[in-house]
Amino acid sequence: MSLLLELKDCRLNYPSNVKGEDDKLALAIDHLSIRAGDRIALLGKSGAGKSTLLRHIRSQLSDRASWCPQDASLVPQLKVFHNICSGALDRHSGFVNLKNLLLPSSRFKAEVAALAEPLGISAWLWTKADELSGGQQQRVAIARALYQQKPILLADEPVSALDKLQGQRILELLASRHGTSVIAMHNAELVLAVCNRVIGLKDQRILLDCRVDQLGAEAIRQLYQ
Ligand SMILES: Nc1ncnc2c1ncn2[C@@H]1O[C@H](COP(=O)(O)OP(=O)(O)OP(=O)(O)O)[C@@H](O)[C@H]1O
Repeated sequence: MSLLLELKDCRLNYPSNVKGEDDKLALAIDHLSIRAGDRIALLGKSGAGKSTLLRHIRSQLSDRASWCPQDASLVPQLKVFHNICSGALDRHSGFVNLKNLLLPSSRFKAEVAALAEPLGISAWLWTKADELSGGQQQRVAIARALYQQKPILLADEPVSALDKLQGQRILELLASRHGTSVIAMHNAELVLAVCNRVIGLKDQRILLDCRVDQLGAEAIRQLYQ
């Protein structure tokens, strides 16, 4: 399978907020490669570096990757429909985007309606985003990611506000629409069910990188110890 990204001796830092102090290491990667067809579950305790790694991968693959951030990051004053459409801004001219904001065409309405239906958000398309619950906002963010129509999905806790069954269904939907994905989640059981590879982060390093069918319970336990 073709190589999409290779990271070697990569250190991801944040500037220290203490004046004169060195940058703070968030994640050190000796070697990491991502190939087309990888469905990667990114695991690790809170603060292990999952979001940092996802953001870095995104910076390297931005034009080929759909992005679903940890907070839904919707525009609160805009209707759900327009928040979903914002996923496709780069596919259209400024004129088409402006027209779509003021007078959406039936084509855009049909495309967004088709995305909204399996996510259970059809009833809120013309509601302002800040009038939705957290779980509804999360599903809008997922629709926006799907509307980006990129071959790779990068998602940070995409179903954390949903119940188990709904989360499972939506993860399956996301996986079915992207050939390659990297999904960071705290719920290992849920994400492993749709992935073929697992990367585990601990103490600012990659502790684990293997196929899901080779993953043992002990390896998972060590990750969260
Ligand atoms: N903007 C920032 N400035 C400074 N340090 C940061 C910043 N963002 C993250 N960090 C630090 O980098 C490390 C990794 O953070 P990151 O958000 O990547 O972890 P995570 O595994 O995604 O955590 P969570 O599961 O809680 O979302 C943490 O120690 C965190 O404090």
